[in-house]
Amino acid sequence: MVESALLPAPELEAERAFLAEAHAALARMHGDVLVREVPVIGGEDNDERFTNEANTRAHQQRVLALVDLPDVPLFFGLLDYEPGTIEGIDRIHIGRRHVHDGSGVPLVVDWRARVSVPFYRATAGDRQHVVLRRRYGFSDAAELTGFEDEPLVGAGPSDQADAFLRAEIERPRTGPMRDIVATIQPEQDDLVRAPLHPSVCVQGAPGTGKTAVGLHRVAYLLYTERERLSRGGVVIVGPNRSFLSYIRKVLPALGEVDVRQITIDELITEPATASDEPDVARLKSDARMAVVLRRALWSYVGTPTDGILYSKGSQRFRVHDYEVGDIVAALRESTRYAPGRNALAQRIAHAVLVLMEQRGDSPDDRVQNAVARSKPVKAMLDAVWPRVVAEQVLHRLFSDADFLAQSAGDEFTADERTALLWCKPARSWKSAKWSAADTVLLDELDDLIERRTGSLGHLVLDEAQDLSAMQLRALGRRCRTGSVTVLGDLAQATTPWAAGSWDRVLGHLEKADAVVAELDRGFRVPDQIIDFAAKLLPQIAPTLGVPRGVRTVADALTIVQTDERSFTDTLVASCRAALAGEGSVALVAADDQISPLRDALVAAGLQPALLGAAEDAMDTARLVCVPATLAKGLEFDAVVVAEPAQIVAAEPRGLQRLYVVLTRAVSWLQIVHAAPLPTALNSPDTITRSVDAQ
Ligand SMILES: Nc1ncnc2c1ncn2[C@@H]1O[C@H](COP(=O)(O)OP(=O)(O)OP(=O)(O)O)[C@@H](O)[C@H]1O
Repeated sequence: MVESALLPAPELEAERAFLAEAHAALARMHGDVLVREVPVIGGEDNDERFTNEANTRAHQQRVLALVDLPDVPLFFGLLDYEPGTIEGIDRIHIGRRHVHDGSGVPLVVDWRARVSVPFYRATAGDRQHVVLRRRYGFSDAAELTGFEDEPLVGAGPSDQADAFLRAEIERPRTGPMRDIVATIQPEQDDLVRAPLHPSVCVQGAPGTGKTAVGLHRVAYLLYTERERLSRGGVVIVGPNRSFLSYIRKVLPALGEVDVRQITIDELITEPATASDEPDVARLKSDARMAVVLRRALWSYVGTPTDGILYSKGSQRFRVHDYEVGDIVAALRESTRYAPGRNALAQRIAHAVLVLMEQRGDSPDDRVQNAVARSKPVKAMLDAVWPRVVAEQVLHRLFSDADFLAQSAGDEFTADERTALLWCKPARSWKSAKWSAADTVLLDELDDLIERRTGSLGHLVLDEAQDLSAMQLRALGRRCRTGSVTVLGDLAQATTPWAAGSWDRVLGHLEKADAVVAELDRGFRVPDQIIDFAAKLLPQIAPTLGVPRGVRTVADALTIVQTDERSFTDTLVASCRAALAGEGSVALVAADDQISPLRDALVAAGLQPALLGAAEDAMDTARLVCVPATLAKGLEFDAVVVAEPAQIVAAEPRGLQRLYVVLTRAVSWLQIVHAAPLPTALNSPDTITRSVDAQ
């Protein structure tokens, strides 16, 4: 970035004056909306109440969307177009949202508008009518400090964009994730601006910008399809609350304040009241469970052994058992459980009405309803198609070995069925306790009993590689007619129940028509660190290619070997060294090691926060202690990793976990170990530098 001292002062002053004008205009827009009266329709019926509530909500959102955030610059770029390209305007400032003056003339154009696209796409070879691109630099307090011009006319290839990108990536981090709107790369822009349908699935190595792309895509879709999406809403599902806290400010900075960001547990499940061993959780998360649940539920429907005798006055009408049997068989094939039960009552009643008509009566709908609700029909329903709730079916399945065997058929082996059975079943389904995996099964049963209505407009699944088949089915059900953005990295799949391939993931979501794309430029992690972490890939994801870095950083990776006695002191020294630089610092260790290590840091006079204990730990402290299982999706300028072997040993997919942990650093990674490194990392050619005990 050209500093202000080097710039022609009048031009910088003019830009600053323009920025002030834009701020004033935004304040006026905000004020106008604030005082605008929300129309209220008189009357108290549901429609009117709904409309009034919707209007109030829309008004509140508009007010929020126009708040001028103090640390978010109002614009970040400028394009000079060839005269006449856009009617009446040759120059546009591009920003996070639209700002116009009192007479409606645009001062800042939204980055999502069509005319902003060349900011991301134009090159000297393909100018797209642009003659000059300007990029601005701002201080942390959003003060305009300088700008840099890139003429596209008569220019050769420029590396200015790369320098700007690098500066942006390496700008020290404080607190939550920030947007990348000033530097979205062309391959990312393709995904951000892809249409709402079909769904999109992005495989990408660590730090390729998947989360950033997903969030900017949501902002883009809300811009282009706001009305369509406002009906069903947009939801972002992330792996845990710490991650959601980390990403929470990106969309509001882009002017989008009405997107729910939640974990899968919050979206799908009742709070779990029990837990499963990993092997059992894996079985319960398997797609075979869908088949078993379907069989279990429908086994409640039986074959009638008697017909129905309906009396009206002195007349008797008989519907034979085989006739009821035919109705039951047809309904089983075509309905869900609860509506099927209602339909059975109606069809039996209809058969009675036919008999009445044959005897010369002319019964109407009221008679049909009376028959459907009559005692003999109710008795038939209770015998042949009883009312059931999901909990009742699942309780029986996990308590009754015969019922499980009969429902499982060939789907599960005898050993697997034994594992699924509860050791101490609750007396009744009402007192049963449910694990997180159980609640997903209950969700499936609920939908088999009665179709879930409504569909989200758009659903973003981040870290989707970790989701199970049954979770994906539950998510797909919530977005039947909407579209999905699936983001993930198969090499970072750490759950034992991970679905495996993107084809499978999309199949479970019922979005098999999704476009699958790959991002392979790693923006976060310097080359040396990517190359080091990628040594694990042949073991954890042999089919994936090695990601490409976009930068090398001097001394990015250090491996410090020490002994048990001086291990803690060495770690403290590493954290101190990391804190000597700028930006955020993390100490990452196996979950059961992190608290004692944090105590050691506190005893040494450092002031770390513990991630997980407080959701906003990353906002409040420069040094954060991160349990390895919470590291996914996060990043820090400097990272100290304690004892990789323990991270690996802590769980079945420990190598995948280590891969995640090793790829969190933007500029500096130090690995401190007393135990040998995992074999793949330990080969002589992989270690760039080794330092003996300090
Ligand atoms: N175009 C870009 N301009 C500037 N920074 C970028 C760009 N793309 C990605 N980054 C930065 O790279 C980092 C990684 O991005 P992000 O977290 O979206 O990656 P990811 O692929 O989701 O990573 P992971 O798989 O580790 O979760 C972030 O700091 C992000 O801001």
